[in-house]
Amino acid sequence: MHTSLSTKFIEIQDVEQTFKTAKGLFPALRDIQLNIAKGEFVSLIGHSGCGKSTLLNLIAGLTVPTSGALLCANKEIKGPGPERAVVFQNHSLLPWLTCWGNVHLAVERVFAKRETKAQLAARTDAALAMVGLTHAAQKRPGEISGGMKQRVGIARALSMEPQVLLMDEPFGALDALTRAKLQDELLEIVARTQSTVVMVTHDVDEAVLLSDKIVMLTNGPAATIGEVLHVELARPRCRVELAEDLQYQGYRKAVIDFLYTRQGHVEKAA
Ligand SMILES: Nc1ncnc2c1ncn2[C@@H]1O[C@H](COP(=O)(O)OP(=O)(O)OP(=O)(O)O)[C@@H](O)[C@H]1O
Repeated sequence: MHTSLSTKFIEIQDVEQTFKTAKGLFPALRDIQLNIAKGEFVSLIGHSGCGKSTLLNLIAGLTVPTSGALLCANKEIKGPGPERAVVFQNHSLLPWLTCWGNVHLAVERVFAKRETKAQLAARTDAALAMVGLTHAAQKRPGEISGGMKQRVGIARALSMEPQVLLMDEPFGALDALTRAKLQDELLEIVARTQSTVVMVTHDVDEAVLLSDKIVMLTNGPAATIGEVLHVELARPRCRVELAEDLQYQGYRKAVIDFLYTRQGHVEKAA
């Protein structure tokens, strides 16, 4: 593990999460230790039900840990905040607002106190332009495709200028081609904005293509971090070139070995 200060933008220390259920206490996560550097792209991967979303929700501040601590920029994470924007799999847009309106709502929440109406509108326009959706600004979610909805979700998150972008299987519900296109767009956006990203995924290729670090979780209950893989492929990354790259294939194999050999079978991964 690295030791310099910059590697500790998000700190997860001795985190344990136990849920109260009708059948008693359920230990979801135990002994989670993880540092994430500013500007780092981290994927959380593991079999279905191991606790990936639980860990992401803890970083988002949507849940509090049973024990241990989470810090962002040296401050304890005590609840959700605009510096940690979340993109969910099902894009969670408000159906009665246009794409523009959905993004603008987030912009207002963060910047309304300090900026003029024109500045807020410019921010909204810029976020939609960043994901290539200027042409669909006045459409409602029901009038656009799944991939476009997911782009609006990403625009909404980015419009808040978050320090951290948290993504829970952001491309999970999309067809393979749309998914690839959005992954490439995300690579470009993250390179431009230097965002810190934590992304939950089931997809081995997605994890290797996008990440600096792949955090592999063991199977639950009481899941923990089994292994952290540092992906040192040069950026910008091109999926077509990487398909034949031996280093890429090595990373891919390491994740597959972890998931299928060391953590056994489970239906949903890769
Ligand atoms: N609020 C809750 N109450 C009780 N149990 C919960 C709660 N949230 C999650 N769990 C349990 O904790 C475990 C981890 O769930 P989580 O959703 O984090 O897994 P996951 O790795 O994200 O799964 P998937 O890949 O299928 O989305 C599961 O067994 C789940 O049933």
